[in-house]
Amino acid sequence: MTNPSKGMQDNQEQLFKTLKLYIPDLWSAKAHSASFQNTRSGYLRDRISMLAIVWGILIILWVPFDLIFLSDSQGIEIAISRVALAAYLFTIAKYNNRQTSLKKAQWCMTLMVAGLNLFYLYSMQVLDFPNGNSGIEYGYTLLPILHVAILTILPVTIKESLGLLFITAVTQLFVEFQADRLLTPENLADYWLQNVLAMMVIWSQLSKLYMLMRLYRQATLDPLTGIYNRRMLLQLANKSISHCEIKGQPFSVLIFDIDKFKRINDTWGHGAGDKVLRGFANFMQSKIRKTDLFGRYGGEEFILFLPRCNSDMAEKIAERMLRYIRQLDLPIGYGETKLKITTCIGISTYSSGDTLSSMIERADRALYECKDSGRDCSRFHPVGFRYQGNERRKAIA
Ligand SMILES: Nc1nc2c(ncn2[C@@H]2O[C@H](COP(=O)(O)OP(=O)(O)OP(=O)(O)O)[C@@H](O)[C@H]2O)c(=O)[nH]1
Repeated sequence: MTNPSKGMQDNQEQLFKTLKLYIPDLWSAKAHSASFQNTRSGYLRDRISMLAIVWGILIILWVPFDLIFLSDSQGIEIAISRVALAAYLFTIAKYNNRQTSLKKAQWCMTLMVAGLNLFYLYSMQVLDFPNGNSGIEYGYTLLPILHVAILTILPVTIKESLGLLFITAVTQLFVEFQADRLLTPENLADYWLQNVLAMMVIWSQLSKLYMLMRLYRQATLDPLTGIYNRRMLLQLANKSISHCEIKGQPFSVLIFDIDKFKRINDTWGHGAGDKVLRGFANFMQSKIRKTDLFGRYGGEEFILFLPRCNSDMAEKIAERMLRYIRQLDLPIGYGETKLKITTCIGISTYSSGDTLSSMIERADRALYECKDSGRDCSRFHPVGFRYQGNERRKAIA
């Protein structure tokens, strides 16, 4: 029989964990990993460009109405500013398409919202800050509502969202003040509506961001340990190696394999084995630099990529890691029982003409030399070195 209160407690714990994981991510882009920032900036870029183009076209389509319904001089002035706004939005779309960084996408987004608000401000000035809530001018006073509504399309963080809404709110309050209708009952009703709309917009934006993050996590992280999965690890390593190659910096690879791991599974069960893998991954993450890349290569094998690290440094790091790992006590979920583990570490370092695949292959052979030498040690294999012991397999990178 399952215990319902235990089930509820598990659910609460799960919810608490999810909130703890996602709230910082939903609040600010600073909490995001560099690779997620990169993915989101691509996603944002596409939407900003599309929005700027669609809005640019829609804004021009309204020109005949300006000319028909407004007085001659007002109609012409607003029509010209519409064309200018459309040109500005098309320029943003073009510039934004060429950018890759998240910062630039955020700038384009801010410039777009600022442009829309400037247009609103200018239209109100041309219309002499209309005071009534009827007549053709009333349609123009609704622009901020439209500006808020179009933001639903963007998967932005709470901080970014509040920034964009702030620009719109300040512009609108300034206009209301100029029109001498800051606190009229009609306006208070409008503010109320806009706040409800703004909340729905933030909700929708956060749902998009949350979904994007979930899918990204599922596609790039190993579900058991929460560190990079093999695909993501190799993708990031490839980028990092090209970067080091261009800058003439060294690059090293360390493959870790937990010794006699099968015995842990056979003795304590797979659940305990999983806890050991999780504990090991957490521990390793606490020991590496921000620029290092660590992930699960498969089973009980993990890889640490070390940009800007030559063979001497890599060997020293491997020896230090071996020492740390020997001191580790990993809980396995059976009361106070904790297990000790040891690892083998195969090392290789980039040489001209190397590929990620060839480096991993050398590190993998070095790893198997460790296995043949009694385990709990590290080995470095330079280019051209051929280990004569048991050949096991070719690493496929
Ligand atoms: N619990 C658990 N076990 C896994 C997981 N992935 C792979 N394994 C197990 O890891 C074990 C690896 O066994 P081997 O390849 O023989 O390696 P080993 O026992 O560490 O032996 P050496 O590497 O030679 O020291 C197998 O029993 C796999 O079933 C996992 O996600 N969770």
